[in-house]
Amino acid sequence: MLTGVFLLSKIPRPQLDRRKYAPSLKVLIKRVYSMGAQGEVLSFGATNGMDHMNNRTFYKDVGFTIEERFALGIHGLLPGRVETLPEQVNHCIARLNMIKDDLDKYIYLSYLHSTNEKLFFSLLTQNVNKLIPIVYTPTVARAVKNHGLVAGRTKALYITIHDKGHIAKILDHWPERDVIASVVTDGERCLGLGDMGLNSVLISVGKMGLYTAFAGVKPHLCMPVVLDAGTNNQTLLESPYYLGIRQKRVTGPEYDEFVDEFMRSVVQKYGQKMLVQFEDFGIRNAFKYLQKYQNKYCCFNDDIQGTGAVVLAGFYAARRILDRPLKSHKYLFLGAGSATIGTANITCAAMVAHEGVTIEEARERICMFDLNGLVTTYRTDLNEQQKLYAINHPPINDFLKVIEIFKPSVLIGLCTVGSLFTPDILKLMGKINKKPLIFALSNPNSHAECTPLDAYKHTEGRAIYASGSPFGEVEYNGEIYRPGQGNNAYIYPGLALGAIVGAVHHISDEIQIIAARCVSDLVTDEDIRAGSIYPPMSKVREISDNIALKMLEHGISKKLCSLYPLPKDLKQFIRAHQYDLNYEKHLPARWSYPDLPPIKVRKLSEDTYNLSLKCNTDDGNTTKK
Ligand SMILES: NC(=O)C1=CN([C@@H]2O[C@H](COP(=O)(O)OP(=O)(O)OC[C@H]3O[C@@H](n4cnc5c(N)ncnc54)[C@H](OP(=O)(O)O)[C@@H]3O)[C@@H](O)[C@H]2O)C=CC1
Ligand SMILES: CC(=O)C(=O)O
Ligand SMILES: [Mg+2]
Repeated sequence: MLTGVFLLSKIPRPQLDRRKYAPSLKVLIKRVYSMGAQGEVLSFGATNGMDHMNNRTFYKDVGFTIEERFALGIHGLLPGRVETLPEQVNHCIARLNMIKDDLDKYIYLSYLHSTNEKLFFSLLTQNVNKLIPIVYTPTVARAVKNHGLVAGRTKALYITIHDKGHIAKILDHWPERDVIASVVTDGERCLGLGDMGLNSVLISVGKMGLYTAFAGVKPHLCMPVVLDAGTNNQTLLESPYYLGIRQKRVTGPEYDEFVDEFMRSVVQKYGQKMLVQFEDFGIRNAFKYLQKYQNKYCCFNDDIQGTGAVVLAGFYAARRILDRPLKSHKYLFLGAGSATIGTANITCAAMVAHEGVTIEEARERICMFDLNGLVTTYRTDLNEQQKLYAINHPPINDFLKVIEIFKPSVLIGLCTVGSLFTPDILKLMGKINKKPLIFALSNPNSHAECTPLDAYKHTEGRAIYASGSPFGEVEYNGEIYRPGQGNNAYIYPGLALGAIVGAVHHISDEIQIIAARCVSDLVTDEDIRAGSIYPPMSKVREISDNIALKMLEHGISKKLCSLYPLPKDLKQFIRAHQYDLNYEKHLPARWSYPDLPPIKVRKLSEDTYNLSLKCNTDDGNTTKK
C-alpha cells in the first residue's frame, strides 16, 4: 500500500475546472503507468480495493476518478469511463425509465441505496415528486407485503425477542460508531396493512432515508431498527418467505421489558442525545410508550405527533379558503386510534393556545367513530385517551347518522380501511357544507377512505381534499385538481433535524404547532387554486430546514435545548450539520503538487458538455445543471 501511495504521489493532479475540462482518460492512465513498472502500480491495495467497492458510504461506481481508482487499488475493476455525479444521476434516471413496474423500481433504488449512498440521495433529492412515491408510500407498502422476496441488503438492526437481555451486545455489531437517531418499529400496525411483523423494517429504513433526503441528516448517524417480537399475521407465519421469528406476538410485561431494555441500551451506547422515533406500533403500545418515555428520553411517536402536526397544517392552510378559525369547525374522525388521538390532541392544544378557548370547549368540537361505533360516555371499551373525547350520547353504530346529528365541517379518515367514505357520506358532507374538508389519510392509496375523484364527484367539486398517499392529478368536470398529500413526512424529518442539531429533547405541543405552521406557510395561492392545502413534496427540504430553525429558536427561548455555547447564526449552524450531497475526494493529501506541470487536458466542446448533463426534473422539464 505504501509503495502504491509513494508511486502515485509523484503523479501531478490536474488543477482544472471540471465543469469546463475533462482530463483525457488515455493521458491520465498512461501517466500513472509511466511513473513506475506496471506490475508495481497495479499490485497494491487489491484487498483494500474490494473493501472500498463494498462500502456504500465510500463507493462512487464509475464516479471514481482515475487517480482515485489507482490510489484505492480498484483500477480495472470498473469500466474505463468516468462519470460526474450529475451524469450518474442522469444515468440512473434513464435506467429507472426503462423499468415499468414501481416495485421493480423500488428494488433498483434499494440496490442503489445499499451500494452507492451518495448517488442514491442525490437522485432522490433531485427527483422528489417522482421517486418519493417509490421509496415511500404507496410502493413501500407493496415492498413490505413482499419483503421476503424483494428485500436485498437492507441495512437495519434486527432485534428479536430472543435477544432480550443481550441488546447492548447486538448494538455493538452495528457498523457505525456515532449513531444519533433511530426509527424503531415493531410492525404491529404497519401503514393500513395491519400486523406486518418483521417486514415493517422497510418502513424504518424508508423513514430514515427521508431523514437524509428531506432534512439532510447524515446517513451514518441513522439506525433503522425493527423489534421482532413475533406477529399475529397468520399469512406471514405460514409464508415460506417470511424472515421474522415464527411465533405469535409476545405481549405484556415481557414485551415491556424488551422495549425498556432497547431504550436503555441505545442511550447507554450512544448517549443522552440519542433520538428515538416510534413508528407503527399498535394502538395499545403507541401511547403507553410515548407517555412512559417522553420525559425520560429524547423521543417522539410519529403516528401520534407527526400526524397531528401535518393534519393541523392542513387545517391552517384551509383557513385561507374558508376564513374560519379552528374553533369554528366541527371535526369528525373515522377511527379512534393513535393518529386520530394525536390529531385531536394537537388541534385542541392549538385552539387553546391561540384561539382563547378552554380545553373542554375545544374537545366539544371533536367526535370520533371506530369499529364499535360512536365514541360515547356509554362505552366501556375506551382507553384513557379516547375517554377524553367521548360525548354524552346514546350509542350509534351508523356513521351516516352521526354526520346527520353532529353536522361536521371536517371529516378525517384514519381508520386503516379503504373506501369507507361512501358516496352517501360524501354527498351528505356536501349538503351540510359549502366547502367540506375531506381528509382520507389511511395509507397506502387502496386504504384511503375515499379517492379525490370520489370526493369531488359527490360534492360537485366543492370538497377540499387531502390524502395520506399521493393520487396525482385528477380531472373532474373539465377542471384539473392536484390535491395535496397530508403525510407526516412533511414533519418528522424536520423535527428530527431540530432535535438532533438543537438537542431539543421534548417535542412539546408548541413545537408541533410550530412545525404545522412551517408546512402551511409554504402553501402558495397557486397550490390552493389547484386544490391543494399542502405544498408540493419537493418543498420538504425547505420545510424541514424551517422546522429545525424555528424549533431551535423556540427551544432556546424556552430553555428546552441544551446548546452551549449558543451558536451566533442558527441557520449556518444547522447547515453545518447537514449531509453534503457532493462526492468527497478519496485521495491522500500529498497528491497535490502544484509546482509540477499540469497534465494536458482535452477541452470538451460546450455542446458535448451540455448534452452530457441533461437532467429530467420533477416537473418533467429538462434542465442543465
Ligand atoms: N397520512 C399520514 O401521515 C398517516 C396516516 N396514518 C394512517 O392512519 C391509519 C390509522 O393509523 P393509527 O391511528 O396509527 O392506527 P390504529 O390502529 O391506532 O387505529 C386505527 C383505528 O381505526 C379503527 N377502525 C378500524 N377499522 C374500522 C372500521 N371498519 N370502521 C371504523 N373504524 C375502524 C380502529 O378501531 P378499533 O380500535 O375499534 O379496532 C382504531 O380506532 C393507518 O392506515 C395509517 O396508514 C397513520 C399515521 C400517519
Ligand atoms: C405515514 C405513516 O406514518 C403511516 O401511515 O403509518
Ligand atoms: Mg406510521
